[in-house]
Amino acid sequence: MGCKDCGACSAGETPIREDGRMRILLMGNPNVGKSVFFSRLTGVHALSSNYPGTTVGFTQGVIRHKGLCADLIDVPGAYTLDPTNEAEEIARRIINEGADRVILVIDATALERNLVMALQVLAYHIPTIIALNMTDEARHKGILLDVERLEKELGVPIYKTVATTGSGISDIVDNMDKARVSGITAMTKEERWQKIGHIIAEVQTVTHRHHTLLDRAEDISAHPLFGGLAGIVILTLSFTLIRFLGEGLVDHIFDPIFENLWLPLLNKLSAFLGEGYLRSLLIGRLFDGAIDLEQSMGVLSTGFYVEFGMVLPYIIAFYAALSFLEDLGYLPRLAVVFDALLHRFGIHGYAIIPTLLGFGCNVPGILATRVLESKRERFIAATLISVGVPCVSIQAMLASTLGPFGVKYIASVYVVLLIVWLILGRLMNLTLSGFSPELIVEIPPYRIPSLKAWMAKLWFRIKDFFLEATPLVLGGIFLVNILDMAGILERIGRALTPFFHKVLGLPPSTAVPVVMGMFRKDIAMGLLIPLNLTAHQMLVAVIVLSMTFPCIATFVVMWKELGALRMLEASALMICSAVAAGALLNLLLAAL
Ligand SMILES: Nc1nc2c(ncn2[C@@H]2O[C@H](COP(=O)(O)OP(=O)(O)OP(=O)(O)O)[C@@H](O)[C@H]2O)c(=O)[nH]1
Ligand SMILES: [Mg+2]
Repeated sequence: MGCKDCGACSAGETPIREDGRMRILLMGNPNVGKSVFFSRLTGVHALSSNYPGTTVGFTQGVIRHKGLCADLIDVPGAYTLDPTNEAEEIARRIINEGADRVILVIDATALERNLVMALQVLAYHIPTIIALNMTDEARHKGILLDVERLEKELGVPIYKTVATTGSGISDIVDNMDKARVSGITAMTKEERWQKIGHIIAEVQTVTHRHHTLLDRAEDISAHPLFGGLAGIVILTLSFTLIRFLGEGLVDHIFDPIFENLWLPLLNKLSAFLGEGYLRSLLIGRLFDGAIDLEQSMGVLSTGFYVEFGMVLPYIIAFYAALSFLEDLGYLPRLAVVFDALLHRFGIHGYAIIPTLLGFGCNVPGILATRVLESKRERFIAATLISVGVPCVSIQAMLASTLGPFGVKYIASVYVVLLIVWLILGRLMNLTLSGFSPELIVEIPPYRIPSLKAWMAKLWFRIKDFFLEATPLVLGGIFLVNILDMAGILERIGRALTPFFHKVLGLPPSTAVPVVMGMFRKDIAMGLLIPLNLTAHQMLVAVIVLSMTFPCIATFVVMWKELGALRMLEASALMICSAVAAGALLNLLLAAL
C-alpha cells in the first residue's frame, strides 16, 4: 500500500520506500524507555511503567517529521532474540518479518546486559541508529561512556537521550537517514560475551559515588525480612487509600452529579416516553412512581449509575495508586518478596504484577501474564486471577450488597477468595505437568514518578474503561432486559431452583441474577439487593458470583491468550470451585 493510499501521511510527505511507508522498529531490552520514546515520536500513548514487561504485545503508530513519514512499531522488550517468553517470541517474529530501520534503545546504566540483544539485532543487517537512553541516571551513578568509541565498535551512529525529558529525541529522528548497516555478524554465545567484555573495557568507566536515600529504600524493600513487612504495609496502605479515595469520589462528586443532574433528566425522559417497551428498556421499573438508580434496571438508569457512578470512582482510585507504584518501580520488588510463596502455587513471584492489575480489571491482568515464561504458569496465573481476584466492579458491588450487613461480611468474601486462591493454586500446581522456572527478574532503580506521566497514564486507563465498559454495559443490560421480557430468564431460574435451594441454600429468585452474571457481574449483584436475602444467603450468592468470571470480556481474553481448550478448562474449574465454595459455606453457616 502506498503512503498516500493509507491516509495517514499527506501529499507533501515522502516515504523512503516507493512501494509503501517505511517500517521502523523500536527495539531494546525491557524497561529501557522504548514506550516513552514511542509516545513522544508518534503522539500515540503507549503504557510505560518502571518494570520490565510493560509492553507485551506491540503497538504501532506513525512518525511524521520533516517530510519523513514512517510506521513505528514499539516492539516488546527482549533480553535476547533466542526467546525465553512470549514477549521475546513476538520481538523475534517482528524483526524476522523485516524492517527498513531499527531504532535500538540502550540503557546507558546497564550497557553490558543491553549489548547481548544489541549485537543480535545488529547482525540482522538492517540500517540501525542507537539511542543511548537513561544518560541522566548513568551520570548519577557515576557511569561514563565513550560514545565515539562505542560507535566505532558497533558501526552505527549513537545519540545520547533522556526519553522522559525528550532530550536527544530530535537527534534521532533528524538523523534517521544516517542509520547504517553494522559490520557485526552472527556470533556464538561465547564469541558474543567476548566481544561484550572487550567493548565494556574500551568504553565504560565507573567512578565512585555516595548512596542516596532512594538507594537505601531500594535495599530495604528487597530485603528478605524488612521487604516482606514493607510489602504488607505498602499494600495495606494502598488498598486503604483506594477505598478512602473511591468513597470520597462517590460521596462528594459522583452521587451529587447523578442525583442533581442525571436523575432530573431521566425523570423528564420517563414522563416523555410514558408506559411501554422503550421506557422499560431505557428507564426500567419505577418504585412508587420514582426511578431508583440502583434497582430500576434500565440501560440509562441502573446501567449508567452502576458503571459510572459506582464503579468508575473506584477505577480512578485504583489506577491512581497502582500507576504510582508502577512508575516508582516498587512492583518488581514485591515480586522478589512474594516469590517463595508464589512458587508453592506453580508460578513465580512476577505473577504478583498481573495479579495486582487484576484487582482493577481482570482483562489487563490476564494479558500481563504474558511476561511469565511457560504456558503452564500462564494458565495457572490467569485462572487464579479470573476466579480468585475480584475486579473493581465486583468490589464496588461487594460494598453495596454486603455493606448493609456489616464490614465483617465484606471481609469474609476476601478471606474466602484468598482461601480458594491458595487451594486452587496448590491443586493446579500438583496436577498440571511441568515446573515453574526460577525467578530471574531485573529490578529497576526507584524513579520519582513524573506528575505529567502519571496523569497521562491514569487518563489512558480511564479512557480504556469507558471504551470497553460502555458497549458491554449497554449491550449487557439490553440483552438481559430482552431475555427478561421474553420470559427466558424466568424459565432458566425455575429450572435451576432445586439446585440453588438444595446445594446453596438460596431462594429461587437468586437463579436469575446468577445467570445474568455471565453478561455483567456488577449489575447482577445489584439485582440481588431487592431480594430481601438474609445476611448468610447474600454472602453465599455474592461469593458464587465473585468467583465466576467477572464479565464476558474475560472469557474472550482467556480464549485469545490461552486457546479455546484452556479457556474451557479454566471455566470448568471456575464453576466447580464456585459451586464447591458456595455449598461448603452454606453448610458451614447452617452449622453455626
Ligand atoms: N531517568 C530516566 N527514566 C527513564 C528514561 N526513559 C524512560 N524512563 C523511565 O523508565 C521506565 C521504563 O520506561 P518504558 O518506556 O515503560 O520502558 P520500555 O522499554 O517500553 O519497557 P517494556 O515495555 O517493559 O519493554 C519508566 O518508568 C520511564 O519513565 C530516561 O531517559 N531517564
Ligand atoms: Mg514498553
